[in-house]
Order: sequence, then structure tokens, then C-alpha cells
Amino acid sequence: MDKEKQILNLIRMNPFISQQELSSKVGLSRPAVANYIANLTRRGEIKGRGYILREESSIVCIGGANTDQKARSNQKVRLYSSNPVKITESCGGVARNFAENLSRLGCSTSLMACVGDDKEGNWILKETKTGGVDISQVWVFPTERTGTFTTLLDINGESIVSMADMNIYEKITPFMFEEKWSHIAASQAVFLDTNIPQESIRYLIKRCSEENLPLYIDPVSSAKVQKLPVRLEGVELLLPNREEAEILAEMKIDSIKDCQLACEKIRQRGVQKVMITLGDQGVYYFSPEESGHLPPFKTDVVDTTGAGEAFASCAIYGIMNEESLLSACQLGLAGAALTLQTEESISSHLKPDKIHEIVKQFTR
Ligand SMILES: Nc1ncnc2c1ncn2[C@@H]1O[C@H](COP(=O)(O)OP(=O)(O)O)[C@@H](O)[C@H]1O
Ligand SMILES: O=c1[nH]cc([C@@H]2O[C@H](COP(=O)(O)O)[C@@H](O)[C@H]2O)c(=O)[nH]1
Repeated sequence: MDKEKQILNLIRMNPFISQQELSSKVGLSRPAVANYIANLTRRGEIKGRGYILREESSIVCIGGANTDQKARSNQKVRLYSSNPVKITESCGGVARNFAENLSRLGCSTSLMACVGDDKEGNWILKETKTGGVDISQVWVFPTERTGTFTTLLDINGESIVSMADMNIYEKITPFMFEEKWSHIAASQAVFLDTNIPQESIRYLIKRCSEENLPLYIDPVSSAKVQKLPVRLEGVELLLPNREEAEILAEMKIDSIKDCQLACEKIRQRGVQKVMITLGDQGVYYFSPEESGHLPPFKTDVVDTTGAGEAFASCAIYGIMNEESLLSACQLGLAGAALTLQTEESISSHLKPDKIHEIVKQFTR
């Protein structure tokens, strides 16, 4: 590749790159680089220098965007039998749900995910945009089908079994993130789920760590948590549920005391903070400064789908607003309680005032 092309490619990947950095990367003197840039500018290839300011509380959410199909049984589910159910459909995907929740909390969020060029993909894009999320960074793949998540809910709203048809995410490569790096680097923080392939997860962890970008990870499921690398330096916060934490820590978790040991083991892998969500047992949080267990805020449980992302988004909202880990978890529990009350994966009542009010009500 000639020097001019190399310079253009480097600028495309990082519009903030300095002439000094360009000179050492392409092996030219700084004045020679300046000369190339002057020529490229004259020819209109470079339209100006892209100093885009980092937005306050902006976050890029990377991972899954699916349609969720929920079959809710109106009697206790009988396995190996035909069960009368009511089926509903909504937009889902861990990263997508997280982005919409945070947008409802007033943060500037963008989604980096992929959908097929099909009815479902178009629906997700439309709904997510209506939810206030920037969808300009979503890839639309013409030959792939949008991911689907199908779950069977028992009469008490608990999921009995779920099926994830998400082959589309296998098409995502590290290079695609490299190309979008200027957008990622312009955010205050990055949220990542493990729907994307292992090499892309590794790439993002390494790059965020090198560039000191706070990175929060939701491991999605006990199948997908296995994609995380052993070393997790640079991950500011990991939010596994109990099963995922058992896999990460390589131990059974049967008590709150076990949670503490599991968090210590997970932290030895390089993570700074850990929050293990424990379903109807609440959450255990852990950092070098603070640790403890909180039971859930009591509420009617209509449907548990989306509670994990509601917890994650409200807790991270707290962290981005420099709350303590304890206060961030209380906000997380408030968000989860709101989502448990609805059949939707996202509560339309989610607002900063509302979650603060719930925390006040339960901690009085
Ligand atoms: N059955 C339940 N009763 C009360 N709270 C629940 C229940 N299920 C989930 N939650 C709340 O939602 C949070 C996340 O749920 P959890 O099941 O641990 O995560 P995930 O949905 O990611 O598996 C919990 O920390 C808790 O606050
Ligand atoms: O392998 C996956 N399973 C499930 C999800 C998504 O996770 C949400 C359910 O999450 P929870 O565990 O909080 O119920 C759904 O919206 C579903 O689309 C996903 O992205 N990837």
C-alpha cells in the first residue's frame, strides 16, 4: 500500500491522530506527513480535522439486538406435553435493551449491533430509534436473519427454558470495530455483551484497556460467558448472574459467603468491580473498597425477562454519576423491580426520578 493510502486509512480509523503519530506509523518525517495531508486536503479527500468532543454521559452499547418471543403459560408448565400459552413479541437483545434503558435515564446511548435486512430487523431499528438510541452504527446484513430469542415462561413469570437463534452475530469481526473506533473512542464508556464472537470480545477488551475507556460487561448466559478470555484487565465492571459467576469463578455458589469468594476469584482475573445478580435473592457487590449483599426490592413479578439488563443499566447509570457501589446497586434493584412488573422487556416507567423514589421508599 502506498504512503498516501496508509495515511488516509489511519486517519479514517482515528480522526484524532496527530501528525507525529502518523509519521512514526508510516515511517515518514513529520514535515513529509504534513505535505501529504496538505495534498489530500487540497483534493477534498480530507474535509477538515475531526475534533468531535466526547459527550457527557455517552455510552456505546455493543452486542445483541433480537426479537423476543415469549410464550406465557396460564397453568404450571407440563414438560413433554402441549401447554396452552399466550405468545407476545417485543424487541430484545442484551445490548439493545441496555441501550434503551439508559436512554430512558437521560444518557446519550448508541447501539453497535447487527440485524438482517428483514421485517424484524427494520422493526428493531424503528423501535430502538423511537426509544432515543442512536442506531447509526448498526450493521444491516442483507443475507442474514435477525437474531431471535424464544422463551417459555411459567405461570409465575419465571423462564423455564430459552432458545437463542443468533447465528448472525458470528459475522462480526474485530476489523469492523477497528473501522468504527473513532465513534467508540468518542464515548465516555463502553457496554459489551458476549453475543459477539470471541476474537471481537478480546479485541474490544484489549483496546478499551489500552485507551483507558471504562468497560462494563454483561456475560449474557452460561453458554456465552465461556467466550470471555481468562485475563480481564481493563474491565471496570462485570455483571454475571449466579450461574455465570459459578462458571467464571469455577465454583458452586450456594450462599452469600460463596458470593464473596467467587467475587474474589473473579477479581483475580483482572476485573475491578463485580456485581453478581441472584434473581429473587437480589445482588452481591464487590470492589476493593466496598462489598455486601442486598435483597431485592419486593414487587409483583409478572415477567422476569429483561430484569438483568434493567439492573445493569440502572446500576451503571449510578456508576457513571459517581455513586458508591452500594447506591449504584440500589438503583439497579429499583430498575429491576420496575421491569419485573411488566410483560415488556423494558419498563415504560423507567426514569431517574422514579428509580430514586423507589430507592427512597425501600431504604427509609
Ligand atoms: N423472581 C424474582 N424476584 C425478585 N426479584 C427478581 C426476581 N428475578 C430477578 N429479580 C431482580 O432482577 C435482578 C436480575 O435478575 P437475575 O435473574 O439475577 O439476572 P438475569 O436476568 O441476568 O439472569 C435481580 O438482582 C433481582 O433484583
Ligand atoms: O444469548 C442470548 N440470550 C438472550 C438475550 C437477550 O436477553 C434478554 C433476556 O434477558 P434476561 O436474562 O434479563 O431475562 C432478551 O431480550 C434476549 O433477547 C441475548 O441477547 N442473547
